[in-house]
Amino acid sequence: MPTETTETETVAQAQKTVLDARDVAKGFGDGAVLEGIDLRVAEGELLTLMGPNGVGKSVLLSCLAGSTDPDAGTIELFDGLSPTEARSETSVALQGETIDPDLTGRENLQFYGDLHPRATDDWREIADRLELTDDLDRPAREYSGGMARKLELTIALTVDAKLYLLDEPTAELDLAMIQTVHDLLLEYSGDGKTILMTSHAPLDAQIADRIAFVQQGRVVATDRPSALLEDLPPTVRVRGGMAPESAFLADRVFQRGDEIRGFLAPETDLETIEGAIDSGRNRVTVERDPPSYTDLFNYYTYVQPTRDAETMATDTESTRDRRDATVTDR
Ligand SMILES: Nc1ncnc2c1ncn2[C@@H]1O[C@H](COP(=O)(O)OP(=O)(O)OP(=O)(O)O)[C@@H](O)[C@H]1O
Repeated sequence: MPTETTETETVAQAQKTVLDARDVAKGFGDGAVLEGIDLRVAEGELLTLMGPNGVGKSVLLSCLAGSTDPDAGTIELFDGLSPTEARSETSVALQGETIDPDLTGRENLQFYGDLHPRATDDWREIADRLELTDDLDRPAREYSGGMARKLELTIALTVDAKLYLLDEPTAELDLAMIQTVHDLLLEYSGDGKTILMTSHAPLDAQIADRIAFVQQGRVVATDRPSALLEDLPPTVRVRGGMAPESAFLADRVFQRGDEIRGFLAPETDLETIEGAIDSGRNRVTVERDPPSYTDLFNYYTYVQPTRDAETMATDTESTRDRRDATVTDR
């Protein structure tokens, strides 16, 4: 079915394509992880691949980096190169797969510096900005999760590549360090570098030119963050009372501090939700609230899949009803 082309997609089409993945599938044993991934990244774009734990973001990145072979589908980088052929123009940070724990941080940097044809001396500055310099002479096995992420990122960003594939570069980092990593990535992006990173942290949405949500083995939505936010069903905030899940879209509510958030179902309104709340003596407020990136993440992770499953169940039921009616008519 032809889909409407958004403004962003039109702009992306006008730019050179750096990464083009079509119908990529990958499974392990009997379990399918990726079931038909379509993804295009334009030159100079910072695209964030988002999705919940275990959805297959790292597996996809591994396929795009040429470290894992997909079971089906095609991946083209730059002008028709396979991921393996494009290695000299690509820099990759795959979580837990890069660092040799028996080497110090510095030795790891030297090892990868010798390995990649486009390695530079920028590692000193990057390690400094990531506050890793003082730990560079410790064995990497002693590193905390956050320190390991910083070393992987330093190794990847030291390379003067055209395309960076970064697996959760902000995972396990504190807020100040996430800001530093965002600044670094925006600088690279500003210099025309193409970045594809994975994340399940809504905070990372704010630096993305586009976000692609992965769910049930496919990319289910891709657009600018602002466009995705605009397309969300109305977001509702409840304060002062327990709202029943059934009052919201897909029967899902999300607790945030002392408030409950959910999405307005088409057949309901704020008054109906208010009427369904057992408020006791509390003053209850039910109001629409501008969506946040956390709302966006919750929608594509928890609400949309339930809606899709409900639509599929309804379609199956009506097909069965039609078939039964046809049998009765005979
Ligand atoms: N080598 C492997 N053998 C078997 N299963 C694997 C292998 N690698 C990944 N998987 C499975 O593939 C699925 C997707 O894993 P993946 O690491 O890509 O998820 P993710 O989206 O990156 O999750 P997270 O956000 O937690 O990092 C998981 O169920 C995982 O157990």
